[in-house]
Amino acid sequence: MTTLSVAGGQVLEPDLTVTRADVLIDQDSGEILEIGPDLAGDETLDATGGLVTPGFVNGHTHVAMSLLRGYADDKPLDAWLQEDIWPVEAELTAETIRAGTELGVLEFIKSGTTSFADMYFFVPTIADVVEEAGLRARLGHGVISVGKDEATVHEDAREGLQVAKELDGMADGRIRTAFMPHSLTTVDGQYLEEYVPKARDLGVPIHYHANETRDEVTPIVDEHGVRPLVYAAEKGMLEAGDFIAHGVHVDESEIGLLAAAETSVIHCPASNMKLASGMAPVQRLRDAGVTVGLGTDGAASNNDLSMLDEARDAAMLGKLAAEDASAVDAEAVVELLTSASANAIGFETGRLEPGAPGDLAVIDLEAPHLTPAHDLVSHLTYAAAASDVRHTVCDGRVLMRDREVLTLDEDAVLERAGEAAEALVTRAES
Ligand SMILES: CSC[C@H]1O[C@@H](n2cnc3c(O)ncnc32)[C@H](O)[C@@H]1O
Ligand SMILES: [Zn+2]
Repeated sequence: MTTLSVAGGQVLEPDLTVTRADVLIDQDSGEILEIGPDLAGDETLDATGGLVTPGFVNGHTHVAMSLLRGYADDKPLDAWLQEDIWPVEAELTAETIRAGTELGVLEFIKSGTTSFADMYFFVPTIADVVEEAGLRARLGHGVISVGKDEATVHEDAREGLQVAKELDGMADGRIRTAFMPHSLTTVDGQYLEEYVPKARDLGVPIHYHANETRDEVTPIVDEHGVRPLVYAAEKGMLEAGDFIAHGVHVDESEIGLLAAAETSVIHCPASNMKLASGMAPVQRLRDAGVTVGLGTDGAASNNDLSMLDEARDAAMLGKLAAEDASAVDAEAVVELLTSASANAIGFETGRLEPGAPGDLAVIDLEAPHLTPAHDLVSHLTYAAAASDVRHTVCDGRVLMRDREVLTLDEDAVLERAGEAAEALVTRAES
């Protein structure tokens, strides 16, 4: 057995207390063996002066959209997708996706994110990059029917199933999959009825955008006479282990449905603010027993992939939505950032304890904006930044040591991403 000791730091325990301890990880199984004083390993990662936290879990993103960061800002969702994003995405190639995914996962590693859920295109390419970079991910092919003929939609949905079946368990089990229809308004009901049961046969969860904007709720109510999540339940898309992105415009009955079904919500506060989609009722969802995770959404609607930024946004927006300064407090946000997000996307990560996956980040506390250290949970939520992450470890493997990313060539990734983004936009605009 080869072991890694993350030594000398303060460890964030699952009950959110902080203890001075080392973390010993079995690098063969990737699991945490022990947390306690003076644990020597074959390899040591110096965490002195740092907070050892579970690796952050980004519950909803489109990682390759990193190439569209800053391409189209300051528009609402529908106009943004239809006028800017979808025309460019029509020009994506596997090579573009590789460059965008490398850029996105580089940002993840540098900001302490070790696992994520992703809905996009060219998923086998995304999976290859995730495997090489050493991260953990739940991946799915985004299925859309609007604007497509019937044969093309069937092809798209079959690709969704194929990806869910064939990539599940890749990268020594670090890659899991889901069936991912884009949303309740962009995939016609007939396709949901045909393909959701097939996804159930594969045993994978269903993930989709839901109740993101008011404009997404109204057509479902008008056309089907029920709230979107009632419609989702009718289509078999509201079951334990499923997770929706956004859940901004949910009423009390839908919150009850989510809780009863054990379907989780991934809150994406930055995207919701930037697209002016609305304020998700995070405190009410949590009070009702719904598991709420946290996600960045894509970099084109954020415009970064830092989960620490997202944490601060979640706290601020959660208070504003509830008109209550005690709502979505620091402890709640750290859960969203770690264990709750992991639970939502069906991973065992997000907690540091023996037997859990060895996924962690070390946050450097020796900085003016993190001084004094009255409360490290408060610091994680309100004050820490991506640039404070010193080391990142996933599955017991060191992905970043002293801010040097070991699994990707940072300069080459940046160069390829710049070139790919420029070529993509040129293709789309010519
Ligand atoms: C079919 S793959 C995923 C699809 O979703 C688009 N997208 C990015 N951000 C959002 C969002 O906030 N709501 C809905 N759809 C979004 C992305 O551009 C891809 O086309
Ligand atoms: Zn999204």
